[in-house]
Amino acid sequence: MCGIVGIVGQAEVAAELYDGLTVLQHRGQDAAGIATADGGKLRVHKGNGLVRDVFDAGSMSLLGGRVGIAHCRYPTAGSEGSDEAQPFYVNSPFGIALAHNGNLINTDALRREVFEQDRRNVNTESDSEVLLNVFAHELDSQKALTPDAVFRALEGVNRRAKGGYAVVCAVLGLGLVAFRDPNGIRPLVLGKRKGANGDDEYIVASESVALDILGFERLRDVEPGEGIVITARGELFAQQCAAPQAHAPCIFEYVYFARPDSMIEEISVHKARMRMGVTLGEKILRERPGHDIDVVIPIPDTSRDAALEIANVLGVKYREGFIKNRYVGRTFIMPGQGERAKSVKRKLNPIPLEFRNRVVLLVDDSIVRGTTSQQIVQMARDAGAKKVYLASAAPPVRHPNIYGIDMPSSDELVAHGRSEKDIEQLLGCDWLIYQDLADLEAAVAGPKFPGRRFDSSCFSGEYVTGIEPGYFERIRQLRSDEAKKKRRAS
Ligand SMILES: O=P(O)(O)OC[C@H]1O[C@H](OP(=O)(O)OP(=O)(O)O)[C@H](O)[C@@H]1O
Ligand SMILES: NC(=O)CC[C@H](N)C(=O)O
Ligand SMILES: [Mg+2]
Repeated sequence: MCGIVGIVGQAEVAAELYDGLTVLQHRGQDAAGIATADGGKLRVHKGNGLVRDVFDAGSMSLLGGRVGIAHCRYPTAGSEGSDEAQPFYVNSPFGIALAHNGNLINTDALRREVFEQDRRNVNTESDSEVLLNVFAHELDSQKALTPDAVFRALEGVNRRAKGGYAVVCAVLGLGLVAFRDPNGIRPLVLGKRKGANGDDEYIVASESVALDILGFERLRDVEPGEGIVITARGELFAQQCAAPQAHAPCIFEYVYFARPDSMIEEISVHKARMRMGVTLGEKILRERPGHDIDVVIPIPDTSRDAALEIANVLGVKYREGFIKNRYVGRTFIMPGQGERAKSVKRKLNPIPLEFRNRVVLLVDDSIVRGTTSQQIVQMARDAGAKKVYLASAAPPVRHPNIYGIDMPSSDELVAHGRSEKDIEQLLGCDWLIYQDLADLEAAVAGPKFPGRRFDSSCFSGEYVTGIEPGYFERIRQLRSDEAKKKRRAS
C-alpha cells in the first residue's frame, strides 16, 4: 500500500514532499522517490530504502521546482528492485512523472495493448509503468495540453485500466494531475492553503495526515473516477472522468494500513478502530459470558485503539504488555516471509509482570498470515500467562487482496480453508474470537454513514471490479512467497 503526495506551491516543494513522505512511511518501506517539474526539466530522485535513507542534502538540492510528486513503495507487482521504485517518467508527450498507489488487475493485457497498439515500450514489470504509458498515450491523442484535454485522456485511462489506483502526476508545461479509480478503492485527499504571497497552494495525498503536518486545510476526498488538474499557476480544475460505478473504499485502510490520525472518506480512522473495539467487546460478552479475563493487552501498534475499547466494554484492565522496538518497521509489509517471521521477535518484547499468573486477552487488528499472532501467543505463555485468549478486530482473512495489498496467494493466509477452531489450535491460544464482517463494516461506516459499502474482498471473496478467469492462479504463480524467493535467488 504505497503512499503518494503531490504539491503545487508558490515556492520550492521538494522539502515539503519529503516531509509529507515521512508521515506516509507506514504505507511503504521498500523504496521512495520524488519528482519535481523544474522549468523545462523533470528532476527525479528515487531508490530503495526508507525515505530518510533515499535522500540526502545533495539529492534534495537537485529537486528544484514548485510542482512535484512523491512516493513510498510497498510492492504489489514486479520486483522490489530500485528500477521499479517510483515516480516513473516518460519523455513523451511533454514529459510526465507518475506515482501510483494501488494495483492493476489487467496489467498483462494492457502491457500488450500498450506495445502493439500504442507502440510504447514498458521497461519493467511494474503495473504503474504500464499505467503511466496508458495515460501518456491517451494524452498524446489530444490536440492541446489543457485541463480539458487531460480529462478526456483520463476518460480513456478509466476505460482501459482495471483495479485500484490513486495517482499523482507532474506534467511539464501544465502542473499536477491527480486521479482515482472509478470505485474509489484507494484513498486520495485534496487540501489547500495560502502561500507566502497570498496565492493558493494545493496538495493531494494518500492520507490527510500529510496535509496536517504541512499546514494544508482538508478540502475533500478526490471522488471515485474524478480527475483533478492544478496548473503550475495554482488554478484548480476538477471533472468526473468515468461512468458511475459502485463506490467501494478499501476497508483494510481502516483496519490496518492508514494512520489513526487520518480522515479517509470523512471517517476518522481512529474512531473507526475504537468502534471495532466496541463491537468486538460486545461479541466477547455475548459469546463468553462470565469470562475470566484479567487483562487486555494490545499487540502494538495498530491494535491499540480497538484493544482499549474492548477493555472498556469488558470492564477489565488495559495494559501495554509488549514493548515495541521503534527502529523495526511494520512486519506485515516486509517482502519475504523469512524476514517477517524474524522481525516479530526483534520488534516485540514482553514485560513479564503484566503476564505472570494472569488470564490475558491479546488483541490484534487483523490476523493475516498468522506470523505475528503465533509468536506472540507463545511469548505470552513464556512470560507466565495462565491462559492466553486472542481477539482479532477484523474477520478471518480468507481471500487474496488484489487492489494494492500484497496478499496474492490464499494458501499463505492462515484462515484460508480453516475453521476458526483449526486456527485457534494452530495459533496455540486457549480461545480465539474474530470480528464479524457486518460488525466491521458497521463500525467503519459509523453513525454518519450507516449501510455504506466497502471493498471487503479479502474477507468476503467478492471483488467489485469482477475478475478474469485464471487471474488468481496467475498472480499466485508470480507473487507467492515461494515465487518471490525464487526470483530473488535468480
Ligand atoms: O498475521 P500477520 O501476517 O502477522 O499480519 C497481521 C499483523 O501485521 C500487522 O502488524 P505490523 O507489524 O505490520 O504493524 P503495526 O506495528 O502497525 O501493528 C498487523 O497489525 C498485525 O499485527
Ligand atoms: N502498494 C502499492 O500501492 C503498489 C503500487 C504498484 N503496484 C507497485 O507495485 O509499485
Ligand atoms: Mg500489528
